Amino acid sequence: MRRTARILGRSPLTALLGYVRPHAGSLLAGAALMFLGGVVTLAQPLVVKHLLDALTTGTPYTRPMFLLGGLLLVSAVAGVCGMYLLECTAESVVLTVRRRLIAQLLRLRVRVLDDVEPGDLLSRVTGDTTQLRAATTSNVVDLVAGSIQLVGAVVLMARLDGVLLTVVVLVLLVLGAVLLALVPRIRDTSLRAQEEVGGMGAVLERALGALRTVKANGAEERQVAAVHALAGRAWQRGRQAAQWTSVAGIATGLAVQLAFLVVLGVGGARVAAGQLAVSSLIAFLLYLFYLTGPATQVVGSVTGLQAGLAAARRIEQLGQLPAEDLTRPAEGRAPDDGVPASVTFHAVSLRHHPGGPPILRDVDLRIPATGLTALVGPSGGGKTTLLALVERFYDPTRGRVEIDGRDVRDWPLAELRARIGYVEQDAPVLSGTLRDNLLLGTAGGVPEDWMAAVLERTRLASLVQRLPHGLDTVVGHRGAALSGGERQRVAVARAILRQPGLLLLDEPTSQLDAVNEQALRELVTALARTTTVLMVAHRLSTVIRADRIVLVEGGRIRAVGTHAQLLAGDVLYRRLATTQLLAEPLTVGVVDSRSMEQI
Ligand SMILES: Nc1ncnc2c1ncn2[C@@H]1O[C@H](COP(=O)(O)OP(=O)(O)OP(=O)(O)O)[C@@H](O)[C@H]1O
Repeated sequence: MRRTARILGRSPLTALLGYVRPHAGSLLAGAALMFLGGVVTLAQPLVVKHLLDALTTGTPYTRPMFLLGGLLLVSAVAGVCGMYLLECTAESVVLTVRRRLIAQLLRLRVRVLDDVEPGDLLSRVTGDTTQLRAATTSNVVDLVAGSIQLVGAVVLMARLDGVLLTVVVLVLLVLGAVLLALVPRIRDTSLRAQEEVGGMGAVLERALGALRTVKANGAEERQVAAVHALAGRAWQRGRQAAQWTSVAGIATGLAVQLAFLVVLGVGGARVAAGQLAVSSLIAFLLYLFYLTGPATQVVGSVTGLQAGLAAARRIEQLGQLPAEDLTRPAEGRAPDDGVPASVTFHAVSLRHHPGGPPILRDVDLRIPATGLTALVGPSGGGKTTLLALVERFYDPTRGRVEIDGRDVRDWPLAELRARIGYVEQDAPVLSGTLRDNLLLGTAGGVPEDWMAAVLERTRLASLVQRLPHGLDTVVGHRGAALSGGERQRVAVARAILRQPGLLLLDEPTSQLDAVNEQALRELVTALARTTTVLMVAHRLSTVIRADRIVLVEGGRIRAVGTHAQLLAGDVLYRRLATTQLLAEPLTVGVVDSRSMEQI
């Protein structure tokens, strides 16, 4: 993603402003309070000067004293309220951006997700959005308020003594030049640091996803080393960013100290020469002291904004990735829901990447409505890819796929997918309860008797009885409470509950024992009387009963026919059927029933 993604739309700065716009009201209110606090603080040295003059001349001093107390109170209250409003606004900005990104993530095209690391995408939603917190609120407000206070202090200092002011302005100009040189460095290192964190998240996510494989292979050390290396690189980048940020911070501190010393020296000389009153010098020094806050604020916000801009750049990159249009049809339920669908592949070819190997080549295939079609063939032949084209996870490079005579690209995507029940190879279970998982594809729920019938037919009823809270048992992160075979049956039940016109099953029996496999086979055979079923299959028992068998080899359709026809007419099919490639399920044993050749 780092290499491939381009910034197509807004610049990071425009993006930052865009994130803030919906929250402009509360941001302005917070800023106004902070500003009020700052202005009141600025007035304090003048009141102190009056107080000192009153004390030295013996005139009444209670008024300036109360005024000073009032100013302190107002600045404190305004500061606290302003800060609270800004923090709340910051959280709202982060929430809005996160929601937008999450919606975008789950709508991304499958092809995009083939090319980018999910861990990196996650770090953009979690880490990078957090960076926006300060950048879109306190940094902006600090920059504006700090600058106004700086200018205000300079104007008030000018009223006190022009010579001393010249000294201060010269020092501030040097500081500004230093900062101008540092800002691009801070921005670049911040971006790289955030990219490294994204890369680290990606590797870690992969390792955690395959934790059992990692452990079984004793590869913990190697994986830890790999993630450590990436964490080290992130640290290195972070350290570089911190280095430039601290240089900016130190430069600010030094500049203010320097100005303080010079003002003290020059001011002292001017007092001795009778050109300046002591109270004016003290007020001037107080302004200089108060200047430290705004100056640090401005520098801190400029450096903080760089991290925010880097985060905005990464967030915008994600926002630019192609997503699917999942607008639902107005009536919600397509009128032909449940009606069996026909599927046709017309001269379909597919390459995943330009110049890459062809995955499918000139596939012509017509699958009529209703009936069971089995896709068989050697591993890597393109069977799963054929199903993926029907679901429009990918579009063909050439040719077209039609459902009921209509190009799948012409269907509204949500309507197309509502017609289809799909069981993928890994049969994943999402977090939530078993009921949530079963009803994933049926937004309005299903009648209880239909649910009970499907549970019975997929042999899940006994599982539901065993679970402590029945259907409402939380099946946990990645369905850890369910076995592989149970997950597969949940996936099949989920697809059937939708009453689809077309059922796509990708090896739905690979993890089932003989009893469950037979039950599912009978269920599929029964469903195929009223639904079109397209099933990737490896077991002879399933294939034998199919209405038609499609033999896929090397991205082409090698032959189509019944078991008897293919057995008689195709040498590869005969070999598949007579060797272990199409094997009967094992009742006992830990080895997957697919043959070694296939694995
Ligand atoms: N996203 C992808 N990018 C590039 N190549 C891919 C991608 N997905 C699959 N392939 C390649 O496409 C070919 C066909 O894969 P596919 O999964 O369709 O085969 P299959 O016949 O279903 O195999 P199996 O029986 O092992 O599941 C394989 O060579 C695979 O490496």
